[in-house]
Amino acid sequence: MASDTPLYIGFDLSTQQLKGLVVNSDLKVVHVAKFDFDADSQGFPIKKGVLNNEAEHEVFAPVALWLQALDGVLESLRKQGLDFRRVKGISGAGQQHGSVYWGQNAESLLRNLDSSKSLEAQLEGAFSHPYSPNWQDSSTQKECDEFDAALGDREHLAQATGSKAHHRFTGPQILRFTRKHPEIYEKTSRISLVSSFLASLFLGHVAPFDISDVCGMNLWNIKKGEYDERLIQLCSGVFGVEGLKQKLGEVPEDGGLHLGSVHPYFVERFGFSPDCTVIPATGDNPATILALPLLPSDAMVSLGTSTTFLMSTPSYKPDPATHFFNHPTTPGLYMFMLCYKNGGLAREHVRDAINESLKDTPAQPWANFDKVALQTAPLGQQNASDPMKMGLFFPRHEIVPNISKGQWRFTYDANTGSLKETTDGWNSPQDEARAIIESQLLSLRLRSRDLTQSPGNGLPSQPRRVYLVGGGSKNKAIAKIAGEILGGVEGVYSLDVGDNACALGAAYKAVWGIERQPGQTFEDLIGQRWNEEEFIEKIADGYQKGVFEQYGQAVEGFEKMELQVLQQEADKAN
Ligand SMILES: Nc1ncnc2c1ncn2[C@@H]1O[C@H](COP(=O)(O)OP(=O)(O)O)[C@@H](O)[C@H]1O
Ligand SMILES: O=C(CO)[C@@H](O)[C@H](O)COP(=O)(O)O
Repeated sequence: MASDTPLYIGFDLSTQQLKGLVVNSDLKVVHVAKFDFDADSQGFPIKKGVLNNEAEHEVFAPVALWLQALDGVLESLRKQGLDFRRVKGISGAGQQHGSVYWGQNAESLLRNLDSSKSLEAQLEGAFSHPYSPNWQDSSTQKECDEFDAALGDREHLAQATGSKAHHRFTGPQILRFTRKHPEIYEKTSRISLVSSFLASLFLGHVAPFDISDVCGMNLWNIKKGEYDERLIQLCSGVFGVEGLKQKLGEVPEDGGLHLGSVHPYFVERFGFSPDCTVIPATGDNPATILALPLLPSDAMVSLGTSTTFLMSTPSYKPDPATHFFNHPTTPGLYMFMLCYKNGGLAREHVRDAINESLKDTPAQPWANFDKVALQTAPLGQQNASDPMKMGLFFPRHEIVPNISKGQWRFTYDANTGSLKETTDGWNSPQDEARAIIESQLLSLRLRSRDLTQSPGNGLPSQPRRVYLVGGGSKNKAIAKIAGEILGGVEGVYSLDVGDNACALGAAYKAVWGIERQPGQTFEDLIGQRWNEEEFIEKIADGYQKGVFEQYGQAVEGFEKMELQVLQQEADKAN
């Protein structure tokens, strides 16, 4: 390809790293750079990208860390030889729900960025608060109760905003912020989401929220397409409603909007072209569904720090147990999501326990975990008459269901429906490798079963395809078990970009934002350029008769197990 053809960058500012991925107009990846927060940052006492205040169940990240990471990723792309002059568009994705609090001097510091200095060196003082509450935070139960009550109950809140109140959602987080830091809230000029924070850096002024990511705040009325006045009123606490509205700003509807050109800082320091355009950055999950032309019958499972289950759908059927967001590019479509806090880190706990029990530190840390998971029979059943083994493994307070941290192991007899909390018959930690994968996937099957349909030929309801993305998508043992539990009549697939699907989706959003014809949808543009043979790979079988039905019985036991644990927790609290 000629060396002056356009390029597009997508950034992914997630929990544990920042990535920058460059594609050309044919959607081919030409550069990838990564800054791992724990491994590559200097001066931040973080672990897995965050800091914890256990006493108040707070989890938060230093905003300056992300500035250092952006400096690092841009430098790394420069070292790889990226010709920044060719970059015509930039978009991005941010871990969802996190909020950034800008100080009074933010606009002037952003406007006057000095290309002889790093971003970190000159923007550290742009924030009224140095930390961003993280999606793993669970400090806002009181505020969540108030949000649910504000519209009557959680059903009504879900109907209006796509979700019941959640600890991590930005509205409850801001309300708690007004109470814990009233003087800082007053001095805050604007509040960004992590996604709009990223866009703001490139624009050199505070960017608006994205139409999809704004749905992760419990403040946006999805059907009305505007902030819900009752929720804004609640969220502003003892401060004025107008003040909060100013801090939040307007929300443009078009996900491909041209927000403006990159700030001269990037032109002078890296050689970007002055006409390189910034397209709204969205949430990391909405960006992930843009990594391919996803059909409404397909499911994506993102195995990142969180585990998420994503579908693109024309139907808006909100429920307190799930999330609906505006689709990031296409009006009339929605993103359905389930999100689990105990994803990658919970699996790592079991992995480490197995390596420890074997007194082994393999070069590939997942080798023992994978081997043991695949050697274990589905649900630990040697014979069909054996009880099924199942458990819940929550090193952190879980989102679905809303249960405090802990570990529970059960056996379930599908013939009698009898469920017993017991460790009898469990060989720990070995049995837990398969059990933790099954536990996460059974929960997904339980909660997505009403959205899937029969693919015909008398087959049970299931997705057409299951796409695995995120760090865990390299794991073939997880892929095999995902196919057994979730089905997928055409199989389980991964993207050839491996764990970079989110950054890829953000880069495709930039391509669409710049190259679309008037009225052309994202699906149409990306669908025309998409090369299935080159971009995806089948990594496991999907639907397998017998085992899929066996897991169908297990879903019944799993639902009972969750209800029992929820009841036990409620009894303990009373
Ligand atoms: N081979 C593997 N098997 C299972 N999980 C893996 C493997 N490699 C990486 N992971 C998981 O991927 C997670 C990071 O995923 P990633 O999508 O990069 O994270 P995030 O976007 O949340 O920062 C880690 O927590 C790690 O547990
Ligand atoms: O809270 C959610 C979604 O609601 C999380 O999925 C965050 O968006 C963080 O994602 P990863 O860092 O795991 O990609």
